Amino acid sequence: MPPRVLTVAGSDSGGGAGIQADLKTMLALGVHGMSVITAVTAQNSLGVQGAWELPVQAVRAQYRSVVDDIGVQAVKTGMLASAELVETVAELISGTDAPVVVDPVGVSKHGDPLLAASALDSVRTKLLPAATVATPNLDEVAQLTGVRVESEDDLRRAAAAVLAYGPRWVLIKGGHLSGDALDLLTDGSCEHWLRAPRHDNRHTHGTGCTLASAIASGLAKGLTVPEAVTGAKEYVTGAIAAGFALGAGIGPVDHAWALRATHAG
Ligand SMILES: Nc1ncnc2c1ncn2[C@@H]1O[C@H](COP(=O)(O)OP(=O)(O)O)[C@@H](O)[C@H]1O
Ligand SMILES: Cc1ncc(COP(=O)(O)O)c(N)n1
Repeated sequence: MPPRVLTVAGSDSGGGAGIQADLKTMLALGVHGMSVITAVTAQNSLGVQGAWELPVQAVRAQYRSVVDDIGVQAVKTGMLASAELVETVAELISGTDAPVVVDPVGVSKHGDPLLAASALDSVRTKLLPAATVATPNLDEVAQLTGVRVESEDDLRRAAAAVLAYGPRWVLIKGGHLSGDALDLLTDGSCEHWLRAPRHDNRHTHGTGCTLASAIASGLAKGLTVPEAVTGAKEYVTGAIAAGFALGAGIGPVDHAWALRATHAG
């Protein structure tokens, strides 16, 4: 019986990010993936052409269907679109014993908004306190805390500012800096620096979703937070290295990179 992992996120019609990235990551990492869809986007390698939120009742019903019968060993949240959906999801996940990875998705790689500005306060005060691990990128850190990260030293200040909202751990993703792809994981008492070579690859659509889902998959398998994040960083780094040019813009990472290596062998 594989561990069960639930993603609560938006659909990306292009298949590179959102629910689609989450379920592919979960399959590649050997867990049973399940989904609560919060919004549907019309999206491709060039940008987000449209987005439609689901009604709150539809989100609640999907969540209850999964949790009441099948059960979850970890939850991951992604695009939540509005204050109403952020508050609903925060309430739902506050009632679970399973670890929760919160990826506070704000804008897409193309700069298209995936969260209403009016929802930021609910993310700070309702969603982040319910997180076992929060995984903001540098734009989301700036939006949520006002801290602008321009150097590796700033990552510590950013982490402290996010931890003040109450997640147990924070992983600040330095993917948008130059130089090595350096992330900082901390719970306020210990620090883990995760460094990987930067791949000169524009096909990075879905990196954040993939990383957060890989962390949730590791937690569902019973790994500690530092172990799950270390494994997830290795998985996303391999997926970025194997990213491919789909469409005319930013292509997806390759979720199946490790499976391809196994099959080729
Ligand atoms: N070009 C790259 N080469 C290697 N790792 C990268 C690259 N871009 C991002 N990463 C890593 O991918 C993960 C996701 O980070 P990021 O792209 O900043 O998230 P998001 O998709 O939320 O913007 C992080 O571990 C980051 O360090
Ligand atoms: C539905 C959905 N969820 C999340 C992202 C963020 O992914 P990225 O930062 O790689 O664009 C996205 N583009 N679409």
